[in-house]
Amino acid sequence: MIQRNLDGNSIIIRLEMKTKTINFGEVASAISTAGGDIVAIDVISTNQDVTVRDLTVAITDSEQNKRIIDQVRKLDGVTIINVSDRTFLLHLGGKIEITSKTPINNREDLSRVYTPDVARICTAIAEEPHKAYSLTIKRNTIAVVSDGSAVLGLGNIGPEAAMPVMEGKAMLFKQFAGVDAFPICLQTQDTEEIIRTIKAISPAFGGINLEDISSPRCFEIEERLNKELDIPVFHDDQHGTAVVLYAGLINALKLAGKTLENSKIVICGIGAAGVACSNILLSAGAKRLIGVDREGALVRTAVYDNPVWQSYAERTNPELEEGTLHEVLKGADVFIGVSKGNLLTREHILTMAKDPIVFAMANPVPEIMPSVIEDIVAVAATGRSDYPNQINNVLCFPGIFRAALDCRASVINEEMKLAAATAIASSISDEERTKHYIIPSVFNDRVVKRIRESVIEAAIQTGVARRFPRKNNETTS
Ligand SMILES: NC(=O)C1=CN([C@@H]2O[C@H](COP(=O)(O)OP(=O)(O)OC[C@H]3O[C@@H](n4cnc5c(N)ncnc54)[C@H](O)[C@@H]3O)[C@@H](O)[C@H]2O)C=CC1
Ligand SMILES: CC(=O)C(=O)O
Ligand SMILES: [Mg+2]
Repeated sequence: MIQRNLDGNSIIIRLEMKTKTINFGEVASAISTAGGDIVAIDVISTNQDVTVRDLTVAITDSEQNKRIIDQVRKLDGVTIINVSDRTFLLHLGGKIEITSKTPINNREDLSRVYTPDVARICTAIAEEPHKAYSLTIKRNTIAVVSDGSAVLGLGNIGPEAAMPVMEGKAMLFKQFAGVDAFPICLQTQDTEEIIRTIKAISPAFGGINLEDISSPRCFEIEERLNKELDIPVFHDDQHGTAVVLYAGLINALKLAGKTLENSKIVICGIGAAGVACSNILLSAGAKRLIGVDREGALVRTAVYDNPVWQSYAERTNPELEEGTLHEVLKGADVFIGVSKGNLLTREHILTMAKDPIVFAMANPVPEIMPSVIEDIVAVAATGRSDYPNQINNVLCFPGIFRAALDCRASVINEEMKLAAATAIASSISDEERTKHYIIPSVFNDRVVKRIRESVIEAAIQTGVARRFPRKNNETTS
């Protein structure tokens, strides 16, 4: 039997019943006794001896699921073949596919899309390489590249296991911004090999979105690729996260009546996301910022093997606070978690300053659940889709790449990131802003448009745009 990790509120049990030993009523009764509610029955196959059925059973939690399976397993003449849930079913065969823009119905079509006519297109591009933008998928296509080394908060789970996240990112690019994205997971975690591989595949793409590559390798990979390629390379976990975090914090501070300059901000997890979130806040004016990792607060009097941490410590923690996360959190106005789930309790949050802001952004399990602290904070946010105030890079990466592709930006620079953050924050008006609404929903279709306009403007102002799109997406060049 394949037993999978179950979530969602219904499961599908595929079972084989020996028809001479047991009847379906006994199975239904066992499920009902265990608290399950059968909402659909499908007969998959049947013969004189056995029947295979799929039973869809509504459940309330994973404990109940276990009880149901245990009850069914006890029945004589029943074998459970598989238990699945809606999430697993949705992933069967992957989540995306390639479709053609034009059908091939006859020999003439065939000659055009393929040989011999396609050769004229190839020759045109060979003579003028920039035509790859107009005559291939390059202008609307990016690669989402991971090495599987820091997948969500799951850690180094490898390239195959990273694929569902990268497919998901590709879906989000398409749905929210019309960008075609290829998930590419590499069988190497060697910095030089990753750089070489991405450079080698780059001709097909108008941009590279690096995803879930662990720190500190991610910093060098992104920096080198941005120098060596003429298309934008953007590490989403760094900059996508930082942009959305800053946008959310602008609104949360307003609500709590605090300022960035005066707030004591503790960031936990000084990896890819933590370093970039810190950088954007420092450049926006934060002064009292303290970074904390596994060993406690980063402080400039210490010596770190990781050069990124050394430089980080030089620029932060002006009062040289030392100690564990729980120690430095005392009196803090803002907590930003981009580390690991379940690091904090309600008691820890009670030691923070009055009206604290808690952004617990580790995925899939946040540093603390908002439900535990709802009544004692000014604002709580997570990276999850199932709570209000989702601070997640999904609000940024579709729109920022839409803009970068449309204006054919050579890079995504700091000005473009700040423009994206301001566009997101200003999507919520003063009247609309509440404790549960500091950041727009990803389903708010004005957000991508606002990001696109602001980011294109910033790209033009900073001289990195190589094309000048009109507002309605047409171009003048
Ligand atoms: N909400 C969002 O949009 C995003 C959330 N994240 C989440 O943030 C977390 C970190 O992601 P990355 O920065 O990409 O990974 P990373 O691997 O680059 O950095 C994680 C850092 O957290 C530190 N850490 C781990 N356990 C810790 C502990 N108990 N106490 C203090 N520090 C600890 C690690 O030492 C490391 O420096 C993940 O859970 C990820 O899902 C990351 C990107 C976006
Ligand atoms: C959201 C995201 O990119 C992450 O958790 O890694
Ligand atoms: Mg990520």
